[in-house]
Amino acid sequence: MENWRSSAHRLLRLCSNHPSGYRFSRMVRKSAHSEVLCRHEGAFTQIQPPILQKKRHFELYSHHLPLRWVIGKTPGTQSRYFCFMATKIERNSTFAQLNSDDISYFKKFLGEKNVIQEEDALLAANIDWMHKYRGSSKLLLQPRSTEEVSQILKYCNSRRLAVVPQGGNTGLVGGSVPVFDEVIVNVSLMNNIISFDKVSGVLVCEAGCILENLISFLDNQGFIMPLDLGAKGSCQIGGNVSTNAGGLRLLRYGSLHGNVLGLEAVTANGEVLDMLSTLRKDNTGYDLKHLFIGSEGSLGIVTKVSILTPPKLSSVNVAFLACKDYFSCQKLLLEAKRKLGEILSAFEFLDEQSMTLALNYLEGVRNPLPPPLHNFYILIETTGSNESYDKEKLEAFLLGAMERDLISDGIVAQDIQQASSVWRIREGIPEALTRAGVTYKYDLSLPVDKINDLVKEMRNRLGNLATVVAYGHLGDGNLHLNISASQYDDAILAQIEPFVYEWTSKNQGSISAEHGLGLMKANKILYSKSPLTVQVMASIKKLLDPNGILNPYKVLPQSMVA
Ligand SMILES: O=C(O)CC[C@@H](O)C(=O)O
Ligand SMILES: [Zn+2]
Repeated sequence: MENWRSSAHRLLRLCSNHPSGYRFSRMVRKSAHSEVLCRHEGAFTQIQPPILQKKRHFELYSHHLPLRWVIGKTPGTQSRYFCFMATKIERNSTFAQLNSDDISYFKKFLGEKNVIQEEDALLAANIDWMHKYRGSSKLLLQPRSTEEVSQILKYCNSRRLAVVPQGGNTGLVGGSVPVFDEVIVNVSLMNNIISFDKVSGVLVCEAGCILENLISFLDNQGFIMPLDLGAKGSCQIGGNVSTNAGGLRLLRYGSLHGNVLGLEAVTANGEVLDMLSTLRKDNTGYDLKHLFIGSEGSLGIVTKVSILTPPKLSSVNVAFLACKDYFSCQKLLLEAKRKLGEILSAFEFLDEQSMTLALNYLEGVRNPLPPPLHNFYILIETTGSNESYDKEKLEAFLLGAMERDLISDGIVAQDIQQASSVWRIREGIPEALTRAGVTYKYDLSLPVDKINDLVKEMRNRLGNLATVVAYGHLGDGNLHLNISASQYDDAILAQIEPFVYEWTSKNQGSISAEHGLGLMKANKILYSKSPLTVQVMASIKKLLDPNGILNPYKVLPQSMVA
């Protein structure tokens, strides 16, 4: 057995070689725990994910968290390991610590029940949807109006209390949960629809409206949201706008930069920026709302949104097709754009591994196509106003594709149930992944002809270490590259990063197509943006949030804004 000192040095080496740049906290060698560790076990190489199988430990172990410590226990023994690690992210020491006067102040104007300190409620708000990121906030505030958001931020700014804005907490990059002890400001109670104008199709609502509720409200009015995504049952429009969520209809209706006509946002010092225009055209200088769309709560808290909604079209068709290779998928996309033109509303793809996951982990899901499994599946949706015209167009397109051997099999949904069960396969993959184990998630924008090259390279690099699952919005060039494994493992991560970012950058892609940068990719922004662009972004951040209290540690590298 090694003595504790040489073991500590070995751990030091292990951590400093860590691909994510973790380093051994200096405190370790001085701390009582490290002595316990070193004396007790010595074999540091065992401080690896296999010993961290228990959920309690597993949650603490993350490649992206500012890991403070890990306790491991060898299964079947009483041996305990204590390992202290630190990442490059450290709590910004200029931020104040919450005290009892702060709590009393918030209670005075928000009321007792909207100042939440109960452990269970806090736990849910501290952990993200994937259970990958976990903060340690001691306070969750639930404002009911813009004025209350303004009062909260004014106070937090003057006290230097850091804040994380939160909506449905469905983000996938750690953007909606605290990193340390930030105060969580959740806008869920601000969920009123303010107005809807049928002539212009403009909907004005508060930030906490759940996307699915907006979809049903509009459905009753004969309109639809230009945005639809798998998380619609929980995600909120304020979060959608703040992350510039993409989703399933972007191909047809474009991004939120095009559909959001105006918004209201509260800046870090509590000022209310009224940009809530409902106009299609307004060329009076800089269009500041675009700064807030996709800024992930780092510039202000979005409180109201005005959005242009298209009329509901009566004829919707969904086809689910199989392709033998990726080349056929590409050709099919080109053909769909040419032949279906303006009625094409979605062109999604999933590979065999995605289908296998959906079949294995989603209740009630079945493959509408007979075995064997195919290499790729394409989901095509058309939306139009003339049923027979749309059907004819779709049939002609499918016939042409079959003649050219672009599709090997396929079905066209005969009713709404069939259409939604096909959509369930595609939309359910993220959920299936969480049930299958742990996932390394990458949300990439790439030239369509490059997408499968990356997937193949990834499979070569990983071999049997993990399963590469590829799906996404092929029509928008958006690949969701998911690496599924039974547990997080440095050997896997070393094969993925920085390779995946370098490859994407080299091939003129973006390291975030639609999920944002959050905590996960704040330090990776330079793979997709030039240094000068990032500097300008940091200057804007400093202008609007000079104390850096809004969603700290996210979006931009800490060193540029702290
Ligand atoms: O989990 C993912 O990687 C993607 C989630 C979402 O953007 C989707 O398109 O289903
Ligand atoms: Zn997506």
